[in-house]
Amino acid sequence: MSSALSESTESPDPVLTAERAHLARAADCLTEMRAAASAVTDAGVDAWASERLGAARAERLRALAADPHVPPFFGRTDGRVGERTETFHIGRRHVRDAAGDPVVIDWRAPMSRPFYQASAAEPQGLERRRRFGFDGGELTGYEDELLGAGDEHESHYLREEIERPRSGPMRDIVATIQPEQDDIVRAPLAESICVQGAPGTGKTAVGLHRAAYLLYTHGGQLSRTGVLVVGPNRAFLRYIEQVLPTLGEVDVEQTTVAGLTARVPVRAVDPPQVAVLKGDARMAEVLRRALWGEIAKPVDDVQVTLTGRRYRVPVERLKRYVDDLRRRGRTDDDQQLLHYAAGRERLAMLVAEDARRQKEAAGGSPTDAETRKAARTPEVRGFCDTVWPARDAAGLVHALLTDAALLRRAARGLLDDEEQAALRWDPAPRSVRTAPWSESDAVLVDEAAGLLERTEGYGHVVLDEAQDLSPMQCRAVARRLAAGSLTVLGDLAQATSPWAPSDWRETLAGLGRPGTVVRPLTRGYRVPGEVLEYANRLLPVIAPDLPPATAVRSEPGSLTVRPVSSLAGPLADVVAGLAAVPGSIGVVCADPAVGEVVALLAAAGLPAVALTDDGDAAARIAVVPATLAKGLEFDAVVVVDPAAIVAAEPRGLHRLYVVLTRAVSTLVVLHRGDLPAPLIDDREDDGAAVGLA
Ligand SMILES: Nc1ncnc2c1ncn2[C@@H]1O[C@H](COP(=O)(O)OP(=O)(O)OP(=O)(O)O)[C@@H](O)[C@H]1O
Repeated sequence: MSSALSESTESPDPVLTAERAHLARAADCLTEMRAAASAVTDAGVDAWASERLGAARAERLRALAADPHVPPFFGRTDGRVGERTETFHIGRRHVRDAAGDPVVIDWRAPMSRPFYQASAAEPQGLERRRRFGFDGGELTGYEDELLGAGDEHESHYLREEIERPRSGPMRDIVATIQPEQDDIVRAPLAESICVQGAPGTGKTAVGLHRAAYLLYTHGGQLSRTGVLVVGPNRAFLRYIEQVLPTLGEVDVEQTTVAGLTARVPVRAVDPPQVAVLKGDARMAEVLRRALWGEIAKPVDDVQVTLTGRRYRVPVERLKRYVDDLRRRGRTDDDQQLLHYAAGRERLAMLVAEDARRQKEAAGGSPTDAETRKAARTPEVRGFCDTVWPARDAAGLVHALLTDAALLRRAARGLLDDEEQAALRWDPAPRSVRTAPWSESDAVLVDEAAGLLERTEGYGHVVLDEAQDLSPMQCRAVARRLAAGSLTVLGDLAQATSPWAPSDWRETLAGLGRPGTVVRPLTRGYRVPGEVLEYANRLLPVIAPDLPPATAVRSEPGSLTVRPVSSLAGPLADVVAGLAAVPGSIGVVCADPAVGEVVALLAAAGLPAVALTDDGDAAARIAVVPATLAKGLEFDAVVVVDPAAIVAAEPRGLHRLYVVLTRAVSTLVVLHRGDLPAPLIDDREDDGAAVGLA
């Protein structure tokens, strides 16, 4: 290996000098590209560009491209092509010179792939892989692997990148994507993938980079259909929301399942067993029956007025029309599938067309417009209102949860009496507007909306923390997929919801992609080995079938487990000590303890702020309710009273596993009572702080 990890002051390294010159050239070319783009803008194309991109987004793209702290490249490959060596500098976006020749290659381009994948065993044509180190925007060092000569080693920059203190939202990993991650990032668009990944293996990062890769590679197709990223809560979205924009992708919708299904105002929380029931896939069939099962049999002929004359459509034919349409509401063939609202329109047209045929048989020739007008006459509308009544999604769910007879008809053979009773609102709300809608109800309303009308689908959906989704939530995501593909990310060991699956098949079937291959990720980048080993003690109890993660880093001293008799002094001391060095700090406790912990820190003069799910960014010292910790990470984590976290909910040990795996550099566990059984260590002495190395 040859490298200059930091520059010596005496003799400037000629490699560094040359690379800095290339950096300066790339920066100049970028400036020219921007100037050319704004010249085009000045020439009046801006209206078009702004209309296409949205003025704010176009502005944001320009600002990002101009960020001096984002160097134009981070790596380089030298490969042999015949007699000559071909060199590519790899960066976040393509940079070309005035003649149009490439100066930097986009990391997503096929030519960049060997940078991520080549090894000494399979150099993929590379003689050398070079990685660069930066301080701010300045190039300060590099390291080389001479792959052709068998030299391959773990990058020093990987560790440096992981350990760089966090001060805000999640960063991209584009300079250090690892081969097993790159395989997933660059999988073909048509391929749906499920990643079962242990904590900190980079699932979220991989999912976001995959979205960016797909948008680059299939821009035309995906710009029409769009890419959707779904995360567990708004605090998480706030944490990840800058990653795609820094990769130049400002056009990806990022939301939660609650955001996708926000058709009614959520103001109530269901007891767990009711939430489980409402999230059960049987509810889809109950809703379908409640809607389609209430279509009535025609009992009389209908008189249709067409161009001033009246035609009688006999009841037998009306029955056939209704039956045919109902069948099309059941079909598995997506092309043939008829939604309820469209069925209603279609029925009116079938009746009007019957009259038209009668008129044609009598020698008339009514136009399409006249036929459509006949379908809107009061007689035909009245017939449809009786037989195929107009419905709205919230109204349907409201009816189902308040009308015992309707529920009984729809749930026959599916839900027993007890389950039906558990579903019903008691007392029954007077109107849709005042109903105590819960998150699970909102998902039911969304399902009903999907029965009424076709839901707009995306070309690709990245679904994070998918292990927590109920079958009905899975269906809500599946509806948004249409013909698109899916990247499912999750960890069964971190499943905390009451419907948590024990394997991925259930979730993947619910998502409409039962054949999806599950790919494991087990190399943990976030959590130091000492901390991961400690958390992994929970695995035999919470997920005995999953292989434990292995950490890529070891950091002796990163774990401290400390029994305390009272929290106040030790907590303030620990947090003050951690706050003395740069980096983010998360103090995680059981949800009900957040107030106490904030108050204790405030009393010690430490500016801690409780993290909430309103989407606000975490403060430097964030007090994190255990239920919001998922997906987040902090340089240092203090876990307060793990036993209380476990006791707070049925899957409390899974929650504790999430909480114990949030730290990048330091984990301190403070416990007033006993530790949960799997964590009790023979080496721990009463009253003493113990670092478990
Ligand atoms: N190849 C990489 N290079 C640099 N950092 C990486 C790499 N892979 C992952 N990381 C870092 O490791 C941390 C964990 O990544 P991420 O949050 O994507 O993991 P995860 O599998 O989603 O974790 P969890 O399931 O615990 O929430 C992040 O800080 C991420 O930037």
